[in-house]
Amino acid sequence: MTAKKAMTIAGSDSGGGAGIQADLKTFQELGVFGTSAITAVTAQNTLGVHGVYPMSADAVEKQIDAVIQDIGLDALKTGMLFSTEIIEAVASKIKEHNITNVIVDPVMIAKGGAPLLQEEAMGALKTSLLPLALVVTPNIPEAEAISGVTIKSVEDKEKAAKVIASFGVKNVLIKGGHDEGNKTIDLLYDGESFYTFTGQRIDTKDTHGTGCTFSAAMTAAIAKGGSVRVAAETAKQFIQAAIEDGINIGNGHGPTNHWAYKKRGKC
Ligand SMILES: Nc1ncnc2c1ncn2[C@@H]1O[C@H](COP(=O)(O)OP(=O)(O)OP(=O)(O)O)[C@@H](O)[C@H]1O
Ligand SMILES: Cc1ncc(COP(=O)(O)O)c(N)n1
Repeated sequence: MTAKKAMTIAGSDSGGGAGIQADLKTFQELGVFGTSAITAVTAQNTLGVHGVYPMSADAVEKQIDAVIQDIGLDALKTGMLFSTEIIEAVASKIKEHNITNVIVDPVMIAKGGAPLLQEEAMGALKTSLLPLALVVTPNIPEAEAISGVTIKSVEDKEKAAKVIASFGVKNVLIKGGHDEGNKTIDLLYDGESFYTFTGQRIDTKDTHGTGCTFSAAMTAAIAKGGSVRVAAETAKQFIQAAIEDGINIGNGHGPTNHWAYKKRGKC
């Protein structure tokens, strides 16, 4: 049989809830073969980040080349990229290999507050990576940091999405996990129209890695040939199931349940 392939370029989370680990589990659950390039090793559990050990830009480039030269890919996502050097290395590989299905999750700060992107790397994210992306999936604080727009309403999300699109990214999906109220409203802007994907907010502390899981689910759906809108719908259902069927691991912000979606017979 043949398989669709997705690659994640992200940090390792030893606790298994976010980063590379969340991405690969999500790819697997959605029936896509997953490969990876690790940008940093984090010593991390549900209570927080205890250490960050970045890889060299050269090591990241070699991992990307090794995968592409032999295995190939149908879609690629980025997560924690940590530094300007790593962002520039990833951007130059995307260009060199002419990759168009690029999903950028602009990971900045871990749930517990640890920085996963150096402050000075924000410029490279905006000017080198966003113009190469098919989709960018910021949460509300990330969308505020990229756009400079304070977000308190759906209208604010629309305004921020337009500013983010002006950096050259084709689709902007602002996630609503940080919304106030009992709904989570994810907003997609494709350069012309706005689409919303609304979920019931689940009252739980176990939301570690929701953003990674969401963008990985979008990446898998795009690798399988889905449109960005179909991918957003799939990702919303995947994360809703994963949070709803929580698995209660660890003493802090626990991971979500990556196998809940398949267990519900969704794929
Ligand atoms: N408590 C919740 N109940 C239902 N859906 C949620 C909840 N929290 C987040 N989501 C959904 O999960 C997805 C990820 O959104 P979120 O804004 O949490 O990303 P994030 O902050 O980048 O996540 P993380 O930093 O934990 O990886 C979105 O579809 C969002 O609507
Ligand atoms: C390696 C890595 N990548 C991403 C996140 C973001 O996830 P969260 O905001 O849930 O901490 C993380 N904690 N660790």
